[in-house]
Amino acid sequence: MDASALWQRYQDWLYYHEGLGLYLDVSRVRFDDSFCTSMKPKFDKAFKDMEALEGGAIMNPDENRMVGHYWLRDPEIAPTPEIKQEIVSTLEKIEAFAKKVHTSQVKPPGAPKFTDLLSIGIGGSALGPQFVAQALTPDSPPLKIHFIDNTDPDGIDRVLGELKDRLSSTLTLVISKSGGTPEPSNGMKEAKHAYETQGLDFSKHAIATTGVGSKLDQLAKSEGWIDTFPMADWVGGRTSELSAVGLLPAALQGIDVRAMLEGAKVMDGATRKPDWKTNPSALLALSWYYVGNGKGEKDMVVLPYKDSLQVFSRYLQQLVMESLGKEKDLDGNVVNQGIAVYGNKGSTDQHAYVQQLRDGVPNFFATFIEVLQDRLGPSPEVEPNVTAGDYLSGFLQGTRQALYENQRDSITITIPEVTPRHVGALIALYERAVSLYGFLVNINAYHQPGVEAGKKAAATVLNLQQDLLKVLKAERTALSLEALVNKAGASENVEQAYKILRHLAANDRGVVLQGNLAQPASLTISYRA
Ligand SMILES: O=P(O)(O)OC[C@H]1O[C@H](O)[C@H](O)[C@@H](O)[C@@H]1O
Repeated sequence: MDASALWQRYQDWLYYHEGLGLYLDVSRVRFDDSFCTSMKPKFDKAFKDMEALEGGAIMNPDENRMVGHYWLRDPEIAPTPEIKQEIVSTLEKIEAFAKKVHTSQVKPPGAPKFTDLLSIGIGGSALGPQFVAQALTPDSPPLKIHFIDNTDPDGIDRVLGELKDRLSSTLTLVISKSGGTPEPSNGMKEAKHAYETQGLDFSKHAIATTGVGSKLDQLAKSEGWIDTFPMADWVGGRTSELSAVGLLPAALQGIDVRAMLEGAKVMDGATRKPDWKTNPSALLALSWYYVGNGKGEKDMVVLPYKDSLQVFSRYLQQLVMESLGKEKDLDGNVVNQGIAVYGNKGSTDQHAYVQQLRDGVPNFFATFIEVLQDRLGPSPEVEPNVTAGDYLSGFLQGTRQALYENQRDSITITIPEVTPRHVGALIALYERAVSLYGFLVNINAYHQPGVEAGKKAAATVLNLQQDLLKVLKAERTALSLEALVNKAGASENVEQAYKILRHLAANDRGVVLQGNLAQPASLTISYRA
């Protein structure tokens, strides 16, 4: 296509939302009119399905749940007065609580006010708060946020080490919808231990966001934590940023949560339209379908050209991959659906892997996120008439063009600035694109059976560890690996057993391995208390 035809295509397909000042450009995705026409029946059905979803139908059949994240920013459309009330009162409670913390009406026993916030959660209970914190935390937040999002002891030490001198004024927020996920539970126990080591009462520093009646909810109530905030059954983890999961930490950091909700509501208004040409989420879903042939054949590379949006790529990774990555469709056929997502930020990544994007295996499409405002206030010139922001803008355009010249498709989203309103809008834009795409390819985008399989397997490993330790502690002499696994009734799991023992030995847990480490089967194992 020559330059003038491309310019025409750009204008023909450009979506602009006036209220948000948001542009979506899909002109560099090479679908044609006949493809669009062929997709119409699928979209008509997807729009109907969306209507049912927003109306409160059970759209997560495996878990027998409604899918209600769209109600969070517009409680008026909630399917029952009880749900509407739940949304309204939770938001009010969050705002009132944040105010009390900011004005020291809620304060730690041994310090005049809370200065830091330690957020403990994983997956959907971490990525949204991390994304929003990086994008929107003001320069001098009322509380400085820190995250424990793993069960890595060394990682936990780093975070707790940073907080060591301010633990007495640190508020800890444990976020877990199920209230039983091992990683946040371990993080909470380690944090509690750190408080107790300093003679501090953890319960007077702790709050929780969790499902009502969950294990965590019961613990928080029985230990008399400062407060608990509910997470509804009808909100999935990866779509929970605009529930208490994301709003509470945001409010505590002094971020305007009403503006986030408003941005999402405005975007919902635009993406609810049952016409794909004027609906930005539908344009995204259409483009994803086209590039990946409806089978996720191309990966989505997300490149925000703005440091504060760096976590957006990881946030989208969970939203898209956990939602769309499914073995079976809704009719039970094996389809192995999904779209792989990765990315970091531009222009940084141009000096890392963009070489392959331009010249290597063409198994991706790019999504550029552009922010028009470089910074608040004027910029110095790095060369005559050129600022650092001009470079960033030029690099984005240049990469988009270079990719297109080599038949690599790209989408560009442009927002005027990174504000709570725009972050809310971006979240809503992608949430609905994922919903629509899920309907287009006929999968349940709201469950995650594969994750459960991994969790079950991990539980088996930990049980085996207990069995091995029991045998070793009862034995007086060293055992061969084979004898040990036989005694533990785990002869089928010798490799797992070996790896457990190697890990215990490396951490001074009493297990001693002797023999040739290069030949695991030759090892003898003993236990020293
Ligand atoms: O909030 P939680 O119940 O602790 O869950 C945290 C995360 O873990 C799970 O394994 C799921 O795959 C995620 O969707 C979820 O967000």
